[in-house]
Amino acid sequence: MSDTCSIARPPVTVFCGFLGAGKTTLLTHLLTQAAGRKWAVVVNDVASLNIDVSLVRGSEGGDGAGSEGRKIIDLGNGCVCCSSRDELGEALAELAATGDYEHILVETTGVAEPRGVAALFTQKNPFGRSLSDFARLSALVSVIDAAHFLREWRAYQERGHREFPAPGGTRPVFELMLEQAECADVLVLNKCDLAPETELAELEGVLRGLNERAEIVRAEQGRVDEGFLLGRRRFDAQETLKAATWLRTLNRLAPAGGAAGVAGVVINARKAATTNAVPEHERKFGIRTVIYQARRPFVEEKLRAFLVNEAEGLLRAKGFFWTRERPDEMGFLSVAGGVARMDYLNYWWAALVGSGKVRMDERPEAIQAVWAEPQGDRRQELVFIGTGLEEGKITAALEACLA
Ligand SMILES: Nc1nc2c(ncn2[C@@H]2O[C@H](COP(=O)(O)OP(=O)(O)OP(=O)(O)O)[C@@H](O)[C@H]2O)c(=O)[nH]1
Repeated sequence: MSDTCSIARPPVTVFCGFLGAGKTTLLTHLLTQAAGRKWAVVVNDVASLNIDVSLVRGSEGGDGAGSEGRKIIDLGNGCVCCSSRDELGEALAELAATGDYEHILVETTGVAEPRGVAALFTQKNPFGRSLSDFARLSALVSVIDAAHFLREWRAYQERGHREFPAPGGTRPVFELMLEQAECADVLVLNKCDLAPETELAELEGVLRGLNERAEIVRAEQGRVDEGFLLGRRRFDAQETLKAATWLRTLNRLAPAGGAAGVAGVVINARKAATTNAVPEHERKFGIRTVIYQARRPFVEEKLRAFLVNEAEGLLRAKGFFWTRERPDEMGFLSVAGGVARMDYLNYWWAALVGSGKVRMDERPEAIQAVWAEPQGDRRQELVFIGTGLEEGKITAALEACLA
């Protein structure tokens, strides 16, 4: 790739959103407002037949190459946040190098994770380069199919119990939909014509509960004003990537649990992580955040049974856990509506110290801050977000799961 230092870095707005949410419709609508503007559009599709490109080009009324100073690039087969990342890099570098474009719009595949796309801009590759050498990420926009989102959320409520997908299977659709809402600067609530006002208001409350920072805009047929969407930079590596309520909540937890050092439940207080003001989404729609912290291991089967049958109204749960059965491994919990996943992806530092693999003085500061003898960093730290969650009930049920 050429030397990029002298090249102006054009802003890039990235459109994510689940399959069929209306990304292409939104993009084609934006292009109708592009008279006299110098935009380039990069379209990425998982299917080998790139239908979206033809649709976007169709909206241009030509072959899309250079009409009114605009250019449309087809990234072809593969997803930008995984297999096609280099192609996106090359496309952006090439577009930036021309100096011709004032804004670049990227439509990702429906299965792209916004966090993964943002990482292309924020993290350097082994050669010390990132997409931000060529362009500036202006905003992550997630397009949400209002009706589909509500259907997915209700499907589990009607089923009345939660499921665990088979290990190694495909990722639950709803989990991806939640992640696309959690890591975004703007949420476009599309297909509002298909849902009544009461449901739209409920959905806005749910989305606020997941991501308080994002701006929410309603749309039909992707009709959003280009000035609103593209007019200012919203992406902030710190703020956007940490916008998810569960992550903000975990990050805000003081290392008080570490200081206590006693067996059993240390604290269960949303007051520890939030201000006294009750957020609007909680007041209006009953979306609540409950934190659970403890310094004793769970019995895995009990935790699993809790997740299957209890915590009615639970929309999202994330965090890490410690079990009696696998005491050395750090467990990660992810609940998205009716699907729960419990994975062990890492070791506790206490286990590594105990086995002599690392020394006490090698523990990072963050781990030292939560360290408490005799458990070390082993602990429960879980965030639950949902409608009508009763903190006392959740706490009592989880305490009953402890060994
Ligand atoms: N009723 C209704 N249909 C819409 C709306 N927006 C888009 N659609 C339709 O929804 C379907 C999917 O829209 P697309 O814009 O292709 O969605 P996408 O997110 O680009 O889809 P993928 O590329 O498959 O991920 C199309 O048939 C659109 O015409 C809307 O606001 N209301």
